[in-house]
Amino acid sequence: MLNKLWRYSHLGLTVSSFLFLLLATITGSFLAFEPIYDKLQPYHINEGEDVTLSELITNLHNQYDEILTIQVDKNYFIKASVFSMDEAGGGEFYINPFNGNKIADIPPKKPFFEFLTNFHRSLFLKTPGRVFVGITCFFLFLIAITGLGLAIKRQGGLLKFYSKIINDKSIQYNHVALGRFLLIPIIVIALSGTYLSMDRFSLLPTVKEIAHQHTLATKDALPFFEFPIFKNTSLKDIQKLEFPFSTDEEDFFVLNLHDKEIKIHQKTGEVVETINYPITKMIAILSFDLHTGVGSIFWSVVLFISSLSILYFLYSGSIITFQRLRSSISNTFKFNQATIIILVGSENGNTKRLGKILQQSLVKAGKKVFLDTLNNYRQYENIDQLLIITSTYGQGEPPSNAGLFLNKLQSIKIIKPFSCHVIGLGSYSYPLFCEFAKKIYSKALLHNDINVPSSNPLLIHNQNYQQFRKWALDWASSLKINLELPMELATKKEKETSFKVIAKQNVIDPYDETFRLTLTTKKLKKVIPGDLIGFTPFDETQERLYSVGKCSNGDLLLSVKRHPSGVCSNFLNELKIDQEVKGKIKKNEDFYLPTKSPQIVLIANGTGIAPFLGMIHQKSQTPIRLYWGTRTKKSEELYKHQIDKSLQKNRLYQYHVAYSKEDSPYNYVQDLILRDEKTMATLLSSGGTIMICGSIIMRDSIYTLLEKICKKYSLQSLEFYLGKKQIVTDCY
Ligand SMILES: Cc1cc2nc3c(=O)[nH]c(=O)nc-3n(C[C@H](O)[C@H](O)[C@H](O)COP(=O)(O)O)c2cc1C
Repeated sequence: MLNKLWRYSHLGLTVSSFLFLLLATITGSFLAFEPIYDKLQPYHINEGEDVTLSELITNLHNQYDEILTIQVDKNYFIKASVFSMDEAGGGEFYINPFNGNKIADIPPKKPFFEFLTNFHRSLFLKTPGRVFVGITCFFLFLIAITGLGLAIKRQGGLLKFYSKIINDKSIQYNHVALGRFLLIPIIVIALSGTYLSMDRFSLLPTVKEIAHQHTLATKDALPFFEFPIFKNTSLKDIQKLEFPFSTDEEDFFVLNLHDKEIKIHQKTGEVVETINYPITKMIAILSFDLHTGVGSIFWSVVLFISSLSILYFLYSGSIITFQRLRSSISNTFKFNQATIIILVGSENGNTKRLGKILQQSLVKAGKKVFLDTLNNYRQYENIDQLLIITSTYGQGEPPSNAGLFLNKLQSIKIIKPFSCHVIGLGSYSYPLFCEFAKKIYSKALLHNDINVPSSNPLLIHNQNYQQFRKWALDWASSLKINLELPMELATKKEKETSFKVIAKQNVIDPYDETFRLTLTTKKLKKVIPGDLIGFTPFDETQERLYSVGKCSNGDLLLSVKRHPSGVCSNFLNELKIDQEVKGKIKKNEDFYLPTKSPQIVLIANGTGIAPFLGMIHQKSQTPIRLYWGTRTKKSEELYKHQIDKSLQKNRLYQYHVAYSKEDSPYNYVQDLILRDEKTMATLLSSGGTIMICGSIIMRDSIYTLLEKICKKYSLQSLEFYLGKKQIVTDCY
């Protein structure tokens, strides 16, 4: 509930201030350059050197007849207003404090920055504009705070705020990953801007300046450059010094330091009065410095990056909102009319979208369907079928609209028994794959009034629509529902690349058939071992992805297991030499050979060896050990030549193979890993990398093994190495 409130506030505030925020941010990002431009002017005091007020006054006094004011700005540029009988000598200009010489005239404010400043402050709408900008700034503060709250929730708590985020290439990832670093400066910008607006409209409580009246111990008159206070005050401590107007003793020197104003007797140099600035004024000065970046190139750059990031957040936030709206729920039937209830658990809308597609198709097929979120589970009077589609977040936790479901399932009395199907959406990148769907499934199993088919739960990786579609069609036909689902989800069209077959080698043993396909393309350089190529056979909609390796001459290499009824493996198997085939190259940066790892272990079973065959040809100084589980010595022959060559050339440091269908001491690649557990432990503790490619079953049992090895050798947890990308996988 709180999460929802937080999210809607974040969204509502952004929508209501969108236009002003956009304009103020664009102008603000340009304005961040003004302090940098100013700071780069050559009028400053040399770093590390400083001058006392008395030395400066002496220098000026030697050159000019009268001094009116001295000012030190945020860049430590010294301005003096002086008078001289000599006509060319007087005026207001920048001076060199070491000799009192004029350095340059004070340039007028650049018209470009002047224009931007006015636009930024009031959007040229005068006072109403200033009010709008002030409110927008306050909204930005609230948006940043609610955003921070949502990011903390997404990360699983404040302590985990800066822990690793798995890059699922989604726009949400960018939104959160960037937000973690830039929300703090954005909050500073927003708070300081709000404070300045409040100050401008006198909305701050008026705190009186505290004045100290000093009793004078009338001393002898001194030349003013001999005053002790001028001798003891350096230029870096002051903002301004005003000289007395007249020789009247009631006219004082007025010295503005950073935190107080001091009045000084013009004859004796005694302090007549000290006025401490009120806290509100001190905060206003700090807010101005923080909001404008004046005096600091570093802070100006931070302001510039933060302003640009606000533009990006507006963009990414709009896309996220659009994705969520696209999947907002509406129903034709009421919950107590429907026979089919679809409940979804979805954080970012992908799961909801599948629920919606299914709902619409079922309504078209004449069914009474009700779609809702898992949190709204209740008693359904006419229910026959309950379809639960849910994603998983964090450490196997429910998405935000599903957290109440398990308790409700236990506590709400079922008035009509029903069948329940559980579909989980998740990602293999997370150790607890589809965990929440699994939890629901096991809780539903315990219920007497719920019939859960044994085929459950269906677990889907990376929102694979085809898998979902196939399940839905099978389920519908088992209930004699004539369901029609779209062949594909509307997505961006990816570019196809043409590949030419240049060699093909098959190995048929009594157990299965695998083949090695060598391809070439004009875009060879674009493909890096570990990337994927997606092929869609003619008359098919389902794309099948293959990990690519490379031969020593740079040609592409696919290793494919032919399934007797596999559409894509047979399609590829039927390709002839010189035939062209279209495919889509998919970048898979997370599965590239690491460049900075001290040691690398490659673990594969079956056709999972393909990307590794490319990697062992890549130039790398790191010792690479390859562990492979295959069926027979015959199937090994397909790649043996290439592996032997890499061993000879020292590209490959070690090669270990296990045969599952031969009389061999090691039948599975897992046996080899167990044998070499010490190597694995040393590799992990020294920052090395383990790459796994092949079947999910093999990957999971390697995970279990590695978990045991980590415990036995007192290393960090498996999650730790997964999080640090010391263990990376590409499994199917
Ligand atoms: C922060 C975050 C945490 C995730 N945690 C898991 C997880 O623990 N297990 C899992 O299988 N998938 C996990 N996923 C993947 C999502 O469940 C998956 O992308 C799902 O399709 C998202 O569906 P939705 O858009 O409907 O929320 C996570 C995704 C994100 C962004």
